[in-house]
Amino acid sequence: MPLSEKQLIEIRRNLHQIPEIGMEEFETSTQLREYISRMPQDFLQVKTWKTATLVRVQGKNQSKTIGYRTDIDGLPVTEQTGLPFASKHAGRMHACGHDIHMTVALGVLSYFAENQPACNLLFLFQPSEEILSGGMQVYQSGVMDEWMPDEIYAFHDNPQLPAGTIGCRQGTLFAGTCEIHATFIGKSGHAAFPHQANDMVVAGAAFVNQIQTIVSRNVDPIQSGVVTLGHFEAGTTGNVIAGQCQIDGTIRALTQENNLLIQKRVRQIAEGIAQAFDCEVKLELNQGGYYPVENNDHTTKAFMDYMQANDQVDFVETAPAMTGEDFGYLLSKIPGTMFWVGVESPYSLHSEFLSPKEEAIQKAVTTIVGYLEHRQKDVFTATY
Ligand SMILES: CC(=O)N[C@@H](CCC[C@H](N)C(=O)O)C(=O)O
Repeated sequence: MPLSEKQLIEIRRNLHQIPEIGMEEFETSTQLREYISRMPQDFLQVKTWKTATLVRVQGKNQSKTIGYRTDIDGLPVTEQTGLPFASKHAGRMHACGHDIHMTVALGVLSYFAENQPACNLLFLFQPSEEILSGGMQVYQSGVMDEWMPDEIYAFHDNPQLPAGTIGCRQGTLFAGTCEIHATFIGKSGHAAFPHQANDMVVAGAAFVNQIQTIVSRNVDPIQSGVVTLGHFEAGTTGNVIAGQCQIDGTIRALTQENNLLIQKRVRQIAEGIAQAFDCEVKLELNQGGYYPVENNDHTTKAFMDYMQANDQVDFVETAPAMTGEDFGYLLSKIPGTMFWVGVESPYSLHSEFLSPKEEAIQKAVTTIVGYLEHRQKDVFTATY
């Protein structure tokens, strides 16, 4: 029997308690592999790469493969939901809902493990979506090569949509991102003798302020961009001048062109601050595989047509979002579609209070199984 709603909720709660950060999902991948091993194995083949797990369901006709990806990592966030099944891992939380993503993937897989699909299905349980571009790493490792899908799908949970509602759009769904890591190095000293030191709180603060001009002065106002500096650390106490300042952040833009423009300006401003404050700067800009998430026209039309025609599905066409996703890398290699599933919460993704509604799980499983059943018929003649 495919996993029941009760079993799915139990699985989700188990996974929710053991969040691990990117490329360290050892307990999570062990649990996932255990759940997969309990399914009927007649059509299943499993491969692993580091903490990634790939499951191929052999179709009746093996000439085409549809991919379905879930991410499996958590965040370095301390959970404050007060839930009885809250994280048991100190300082780690599934604050982006990847526990929901994994559970839905297991639910869909459990259906096809018993109902042989018309074409092959590849389920990718991918590590490290939040950092280090796990999807890109899996792709580049070659482990997918012999099972390469012809098209691929994935979803992200969305607290702003009602539980189970599907959201999607043609074109760009999510921004391309780029991590900023800047270290300003000056000279520490006594608070009373600033002229003998080189204060990196002041240099860092100037960098933060200058960065605000990029979106307001350099990006075409008809387009958009975000530069968020979420981490600023300098000094130890009030009467010691800080000799070093660490600033970390992220760039978001809906086109690669704007992402590169913002990266260029961040670099110029960092160098300018170093010159102005006579200090050293070490700057790292890491885009990795966080390309803009560009939905393929053909798979997205098929997906949206199905959702709009299905009375059982609540579907909304959504605007692009500034969230990032390394699924953007996979979509740059394989045609496919990313979509949202509503989980209805007053708290945002990455909030320590996020508590997705669990009724979204069964709804999402039913909708995705329905779409994959439908799509299998067309994939043999699909053009992209
Ligand atoms: C869905 C989601 O929240 N994804 C992350 C991806 C982060 C990419 C990278 N580490 C960065 O910070 O730029 C997001 O923050 O949007």
